[in-house]
Amino acid sequence: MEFQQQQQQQQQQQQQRQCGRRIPNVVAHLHFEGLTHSNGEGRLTQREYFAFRLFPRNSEFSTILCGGKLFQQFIVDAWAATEQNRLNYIRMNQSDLRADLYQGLAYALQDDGERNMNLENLGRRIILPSSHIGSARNMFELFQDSMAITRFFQHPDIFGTMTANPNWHRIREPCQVDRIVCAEFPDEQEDPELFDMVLKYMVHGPCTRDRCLDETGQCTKHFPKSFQDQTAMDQDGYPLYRQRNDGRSFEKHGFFFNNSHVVPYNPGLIRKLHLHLPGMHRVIFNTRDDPLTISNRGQVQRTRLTEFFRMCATNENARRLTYQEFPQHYVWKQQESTWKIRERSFAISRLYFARPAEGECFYLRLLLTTIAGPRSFEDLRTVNGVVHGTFKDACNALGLLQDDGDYYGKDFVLICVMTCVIVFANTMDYLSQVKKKYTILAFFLLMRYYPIPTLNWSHHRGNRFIDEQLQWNREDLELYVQEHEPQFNEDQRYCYDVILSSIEDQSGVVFFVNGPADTGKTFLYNIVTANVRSKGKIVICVASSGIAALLLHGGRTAHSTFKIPFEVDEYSMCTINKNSGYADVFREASLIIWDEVPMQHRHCAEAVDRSLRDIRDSNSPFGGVTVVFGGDFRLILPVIPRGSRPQIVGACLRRSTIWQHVRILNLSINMRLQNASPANREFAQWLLQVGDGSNFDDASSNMIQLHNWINIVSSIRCLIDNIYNNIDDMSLHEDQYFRDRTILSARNTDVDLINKEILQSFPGNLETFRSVDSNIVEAGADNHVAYPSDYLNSLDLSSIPLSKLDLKIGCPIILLQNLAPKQGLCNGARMVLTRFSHGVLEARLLFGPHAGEHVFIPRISLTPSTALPFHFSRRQFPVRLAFAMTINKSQGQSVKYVGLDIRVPVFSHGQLYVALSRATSPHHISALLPQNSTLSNTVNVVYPEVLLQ
Ligand SMILES: Nc1ncnc2c1ncn2[C@@H]1O[C@H](COP(=O)(O)OP(=O)(O)OP(=O)(O)O)[C@@H](O)[C@H]1O
Repeated sequence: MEFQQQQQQQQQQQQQRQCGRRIPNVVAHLHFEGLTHSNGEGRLTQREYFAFRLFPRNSEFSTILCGGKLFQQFIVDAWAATEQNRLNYIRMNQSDLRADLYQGLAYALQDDGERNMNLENLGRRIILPSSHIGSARNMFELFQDSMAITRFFQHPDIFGTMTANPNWHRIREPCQVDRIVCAEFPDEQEDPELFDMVLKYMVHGPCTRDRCLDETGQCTKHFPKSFQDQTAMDQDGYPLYRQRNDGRSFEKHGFFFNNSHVVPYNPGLIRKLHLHLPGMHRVIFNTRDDPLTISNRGQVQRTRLTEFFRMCATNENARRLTYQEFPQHYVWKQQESTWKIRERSFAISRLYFARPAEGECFYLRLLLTTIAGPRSFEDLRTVNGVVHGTFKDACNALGLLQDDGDYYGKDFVLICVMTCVIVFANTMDYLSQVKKKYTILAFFLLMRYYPIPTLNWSHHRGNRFIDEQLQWNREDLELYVQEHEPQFNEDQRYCYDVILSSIEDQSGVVFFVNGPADTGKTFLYNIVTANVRSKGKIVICVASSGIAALLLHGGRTAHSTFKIPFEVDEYSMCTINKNSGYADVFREASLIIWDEVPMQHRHCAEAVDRSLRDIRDSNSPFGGVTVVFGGDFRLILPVIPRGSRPQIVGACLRRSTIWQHVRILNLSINMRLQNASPANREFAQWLLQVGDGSNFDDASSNMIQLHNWINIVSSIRCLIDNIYNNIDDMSLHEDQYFRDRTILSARNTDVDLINKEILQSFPGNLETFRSVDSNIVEAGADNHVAYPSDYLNSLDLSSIPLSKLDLKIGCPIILLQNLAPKQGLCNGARMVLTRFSHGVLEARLLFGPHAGEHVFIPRISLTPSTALPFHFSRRQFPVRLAFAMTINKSQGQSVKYVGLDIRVPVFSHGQLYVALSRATSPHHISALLPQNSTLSNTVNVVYPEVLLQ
C-alpha cells in the first residue's frame, strides 16, 4: 500500500513537470470536492482546468491520457488556447501605470497649462512586455541579443543544438551550470551595473495573491527558494542552483530580498543600452501623480545616453569610444545615474534597434554606432564644422546613407564617376540610383571629356560586334608576327604550327597549352592571335581573371565575353541570344583562346561548350571552333567555399566531359631563366617540385623543407621591416617601390591585420570611409528580418570591401571588382591612392598596359557572393589596402620582394607554389613560420590527381 502511494506520488511529480509548473496538491484534491474552486475565488483558470484534466488518478479512467496521438493533439490545442487566453488577459488587464516620452508630456502640459489635466489621456498602454516569454517583443529582443553577440565575436563557425540525456554526467557537473547560470546577487562593488540589473529585473517578489500565491499562501513559483551551498541536480536531472545564505539582503520598493529571491539569469545577457532622441526619454508616471512634478522629474532625468555625452565632454578616454563600445569600459551606476570606469568583468552591450522607418531614431542610432566621443546631440549632428539640422543630414554628410550626394561634389568627381557609371558600369541599378538630371548633365560632360570613338558607329550598317573584332590593323599585325615568330623556341614552334593548322583545316581541335610560369604561354597566344587576325579572321581572347586578360591582345574576362551566368551549374547556358548580332561573332570566330582555365569551375567551360554547339548548330566540341585553353594545374584551383578535396578536384576542367576531347601541348622551357645563373635555375627546379608535390620531407607527411635561400624571420614586425623598409619615409615611395613589394598570407584576417599595422607606420592623415549596409528584402518575402546595420557592418567577407575602410594618400590599394577591365580597372589591379573625396577615389595604376594612368573609383553597391542565410548589400569603394594580400589574390602578379606569412600554413592546392613563385628573384623571399617551429619547414598542399604528367 505504502509502495503504491509512493509510486503515485512520483507519477504525480513527473506529470507536474510536464505541465511546466508544479500543480498545487489542492487541484487534485478539488476533483473529489466536485471541481468547484481552485483559487479560493470560485473560478478556475483555463490552464488549471487543463492541468486538472491531464492529471492521472486512480479513481478515474482518463480517456484523454489513453488517446494516443489524439492525446498529443489535445495537449497542443490546449496549450494554444491557454496561451491565447493569457495574452487576452494581459491586454485587458493593464495596470493604470502609463508611459510617455518626456517631450510629449512637456508639450501636453504646455498646451494645457492646467494642473488638473487628465493623465488618463496621456501616454500609451504598455501592451505586452518583452518579459512575456514568447511574445513578439521577447523574441525580437532575443534575436537582437544574438545579433549583438555575433557582432562582437564575429560570425559563428558552428551553430549547434543538442538534446542531451539528463543523466549524462558532463551536463550534471555543477561547475558547468555555474559557468552559464547564476541565481545569486552579484557583488555590489565588483559589478555594480550587473547588481543593479539583477535587483531591478531578476528578483521575485513580493508574492501577492493576484500574482503568484495560491489559496494556501504558497508561492506557485516556489519563492523564496531554499538556500543551496552548491549547485546540484535533483534525481530527475533538474538543476538546483547555488543560492547561498551569505547574510546579504537588499531593499527594493520597501521590501527586502536575499539570494533566495533571485531568479536564475545569465550575467552576460541582461545588459542593454537605451537609445532616445533629445527629450524623448521615457518617463513612467502614475495617473495619480502631480503633472508638474512629473514634468520636472522628466526634465532633470539623467539617461545613459545623456550621461555618455557628459562623459565624452569631460573625459579624454571616453572620447575614443562609440556609445556601443562604451559599456565595455564603463559601467552604469543605476542609483547615481552615472557611468563609472569598469574595473572588472566583461560585457557585450547592444543598442536598442531602430528600423529605417523610424526616421530620426534610426539615423541617431547609426551615428551612435559610428561616431566616437560625441559630447551632445548637436555634436553628433556636426560634420566638418557644419551643424546639420537633422541626424539624417548628418548621416548623409558622413556618407553613411545611400544618397545621390556622392555624385555631385566637385567637378572632377562628377565627371569621373559618371564616366565610370555610364560607360563602364555593368550595374544598371547604379544608373537607377542617380537622378535623371545628373545623368543628362553627365552625358554632356562626357561628350566634352571623353575621347571620340575610333569607328563612326552612326553610319554603320553591318554587325558592330563583328566589326569591332575586325578593326585591327592587319599590316601592323603582320609586322608583329614577322618580328616575333622567329623567336619561338622548339616547344612554342610546335604549338604554333598545330594550332594554325587546326584553324586552317577547320578541324576544331580543343588544345590545352600546359606550361609552368614563364614558359612563354602568353607570348605564344599573342603571336597566334596576331597571325590569325592578320588574315581577317576573328579571334576571341579571354582569361579567367581580369589581370590575366590584360596581358592578352584584345583580352577580356571569360565571364563577360561569354555571358556566363553568375551562378553556374551543370545545366547552365550562356545568356547569348542565338538570333542576336552578338551570337554572330561566335558563329564567325576561327579561334578562341582561354588563359588560366584551371582556376575556373568546369561548369563555366561546359556552359560555353553547350552554348557554342547551339549557336553554331554543330555537335562538335565548342561547335567546331578551334579552342586553345592554357594554364598550369599546379596553381590554385577553382575556389569552392568550404569545399572538400573531392569537391575542389571535381570542379576542375580535368573532371569535365570536355577533357576527353582535349589535346595537350606542353611548354617546358622557362624563358626568363635563359640567361639566369645556375643558382637561379636550381631554385626554379625546386619551385617546380613544390608545385608537383615531389619534395615532401617523407612520403607520409605534407611538410616540405623551405629552400635555404629563403630568409626565415622571427616576427611579423621583422617581416614588415624586411619588405617595407623605410615605409615611414614618404619621399622614397615611387610607384616602383610598391610595384616591387607585397606580403602574402593564406587568410583574409591575417592580411587585414598586417595591412592595419603597416598603415599605422605609413605617413599621412588617416581617412575613414564607412559603408552603407542595407538589408535586401526579397519580393514577396513575408517574415522579413531586419538585421541591425551595426551587425551588417561587422561582417568581414572576402568578396566585398571592409565596412570601415581606413586609407591614407599614397598607400597601395587593390581593386575587388572588374569595373572597367579595358582601362585596367579589373579585379586584382593594384594602384596607389592619389586623391579622394566623399564619393570617389583617384588612384594611379601600378601594373599592366595602363600602368601610371590615373583612374577613378566610385562607391558601388555589392552583394557578397559568400552564402549567407540572408541578403544584404554594402555600398563602399570596392578596394582593400594592398600592403599585404591573400595568396589567392596574388595569382597573376609578379613582384621583386615577397614576404610570406605562413604562421597559419596554406590549406589548399597550389597556394604555396603560387606564393613562392610570385617573386622574380629567390633572394628576396622572407618567410614567417609559426612561433615555436625550430625547423624551416612548412605545409604544402598538392592534389596530384589534377596534375598533368
Ligand atoms: N620565345 C621567346 N623569346 C623571347 N622571349 C620570350 C619567348 N617566350 C617568352 N618570352 C618572354 O618570357 C617571359 C615570360 O613569358 P610569358 O609571360 O609569355 O610566360 P607565361 O607562361 O605566360 O607566364 P605566366 O604563366 O607566369 O603568365 C616574357 O617576358 C616573354 O616576353
